[in-house]
Amino acid sequence: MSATIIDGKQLAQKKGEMIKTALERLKTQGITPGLAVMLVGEDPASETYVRNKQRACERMGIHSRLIRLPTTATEQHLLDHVVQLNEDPHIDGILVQLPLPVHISTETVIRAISPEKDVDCFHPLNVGKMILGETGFLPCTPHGILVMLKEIGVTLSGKHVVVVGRSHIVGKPVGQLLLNEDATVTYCHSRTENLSSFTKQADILIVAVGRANLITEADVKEGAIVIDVGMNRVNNKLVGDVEFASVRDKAAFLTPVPGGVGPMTITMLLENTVYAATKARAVMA
Ligand SMILES: Nc1nc2c(c(=O)[nH]1)N[C@@H](CN(C=O)c1ccc(C(=O)N[C@@H](CCC(=O)O)C(=O)O)cc1)CN2
Repeated sequence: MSATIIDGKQLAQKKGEMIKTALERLKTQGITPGLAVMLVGEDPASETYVRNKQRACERMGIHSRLIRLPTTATEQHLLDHVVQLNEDPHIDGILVQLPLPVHISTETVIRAISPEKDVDCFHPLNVGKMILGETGFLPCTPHGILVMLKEIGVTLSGKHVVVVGRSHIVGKPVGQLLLNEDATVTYCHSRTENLSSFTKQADILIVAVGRANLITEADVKEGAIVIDVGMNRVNNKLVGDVEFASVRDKAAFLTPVPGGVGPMTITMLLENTVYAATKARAVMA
């Protein structure tokens, strides 16, 4: 078997067209959504992601504002900016690029963001609503994965999803989103014993741990759907957590790295920003 490769770039573009239509409708009502991105320090990967977010906003006609702070910025300095942005009527969405320097508490900063502007869906209130299946923001990367799975037409109800990784950004929330779709979800992580015995059971395997080529064809069931969220630099090349070449021959569907889940993350962020503006300004998108 040779897996069908799920093209995240193409799907992100398709979703982007739908977002553009919603934005054009908002524009006829005199509304330009605004996104504020806060970047602390000079982590090169974060710089790239933030730049890509800004470019995506520019392409779509979303107003974007970058707040750059030095690595030495204090937590209070960051919190002062968040308070200002919470009150700014031109800003509908606020995100703090992660990771933050170790002297700043990520939890404290995220809790300070107004839940109505929390376009990353990291605030505990929005995480709670997501778990309960209530209408609201959905976290960007997990939502992107859900959109990909729906795009390939897989029935999620009753499927065994195995999530490898339990991060707050991807692992935990993606399992919850799929549980809400009536999938049977198993979480594995760094302390899981005999990982392969779990991954081999997966109808849908989602890997988000940040260990290059952790999953090989020996860990995958024939015909499984494999979603690779890993992003690892090996010899200056970007590779996922899944050994692409071998798993390709066993899986039915596989996401590449780069060009898989990554591009969906930014598209779902734009969707959340449009949603925030629509709600805040009580209009129809
Ligand atoms: N506040 C947040 N911080 C972080 C998030 C997040 O969703 N919110 N996620 C990641 C980083 N991230 C977005 O911020 C992100 C990562 C990767 C991509 C992407 O498109 N990757 C490309 C490859 C890019 C490259 O060449 O380096 C791909 O996979 O094709 C987009 C967004 C952590 N922090």
